[in-house]
Amino acid sequence: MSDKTPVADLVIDVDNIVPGAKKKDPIVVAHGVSRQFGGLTAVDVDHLEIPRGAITALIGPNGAGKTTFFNLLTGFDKPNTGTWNFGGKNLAGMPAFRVARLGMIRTFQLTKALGGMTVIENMRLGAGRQSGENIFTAVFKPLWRGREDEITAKAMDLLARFKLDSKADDYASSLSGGQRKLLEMARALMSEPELVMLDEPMAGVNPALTQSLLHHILDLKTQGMTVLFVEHDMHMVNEIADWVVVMAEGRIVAEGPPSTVMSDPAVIDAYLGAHHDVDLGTLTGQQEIAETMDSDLVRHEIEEEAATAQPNAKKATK
Ligand SMILES: Nc1ncnc2c1ncn2[C@@H]1O[C@H](COP(=O)(O)OP(=O)(O)OP(=O)(O)O)[C@@H](O)[C@H]1O
Repeated sequence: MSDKTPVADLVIDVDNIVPGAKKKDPIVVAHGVSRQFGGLTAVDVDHLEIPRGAITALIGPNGAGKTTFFNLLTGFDKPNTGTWNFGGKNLAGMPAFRVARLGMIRTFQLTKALGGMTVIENMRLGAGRQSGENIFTAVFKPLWRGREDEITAKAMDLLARFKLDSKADDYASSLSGGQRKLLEMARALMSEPELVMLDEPMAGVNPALTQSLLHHILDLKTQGMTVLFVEHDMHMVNEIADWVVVMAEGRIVAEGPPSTVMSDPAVIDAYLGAHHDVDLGTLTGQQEIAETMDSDLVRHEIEEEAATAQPNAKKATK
């Protein structure tokens, strides 16, 4: 389905791919990053490099530390130790909004679309601070009017790409779980990021939208962006990832191209624990995906999706 980036284009030493392997052109380099919660070490990453211009999947069992690691890299949490840089810029200690401004944008496991705002309003938020919010420029409306029109045009363009343009004036709360994932991804693109980090983009997404989401992620790479995503759906990982990083108990335990990593017995052990009867490459459908992830979350999102797909959700025009 996708044009995978050859391994030789990603790593320096193709014959010695170990956790922490040096990349030819890393966009993120993390070193000695750890995070403790009380007595629990949630993240303990010795060294990790994320290749630029490729799609990297971060996989691992529940509680492996994937989301915590995302939070640390993007400034939503602070580590106990460690340094990391993005495009050569040191990000340690930088707050989330500044990280985002530098071009490293993330989405969340549970979407953060603001239900009480319309789809288009959510999109405008993705463009960051707007001149109209500033008291000085607010007085000189003509100065920022053009910029506002530009933002709206860009938002409508992206919504059309994600087939959400007909819902621009609907409240975000009226969208299905899958549509909210699309909205969050579209909103992330408003600021033209270099690195897009997606936390479980497929969780709870109706199978009808799965292919569409896959294509959108592949499209990000075609447009020159780097993608790092956390995912439990191994079919998706196999299909679109150029590179896979495996976390277990806070550490990076393996990395490599999907075909190699998925058949590594150490990964199968770490990932599936006692469930050796489940084939990493043949899980299908929501039911089986739920076996390897938080099934309550999947159930909740599926129910939510059914409950929120209601007609008549247009925002009343003033
Ligand atoms: N704010 C917190 N306070 C205390 N413990 C936490 C906190 N956040 C995460 N943890 C713990 O840290 C560990 C790693 O959690 P994390 O959510 O990063 O794992 P994960 O790999 O993303 O899991 P999942 O696949 O289930 O989302 C878990 O044991 C979790 O309970």
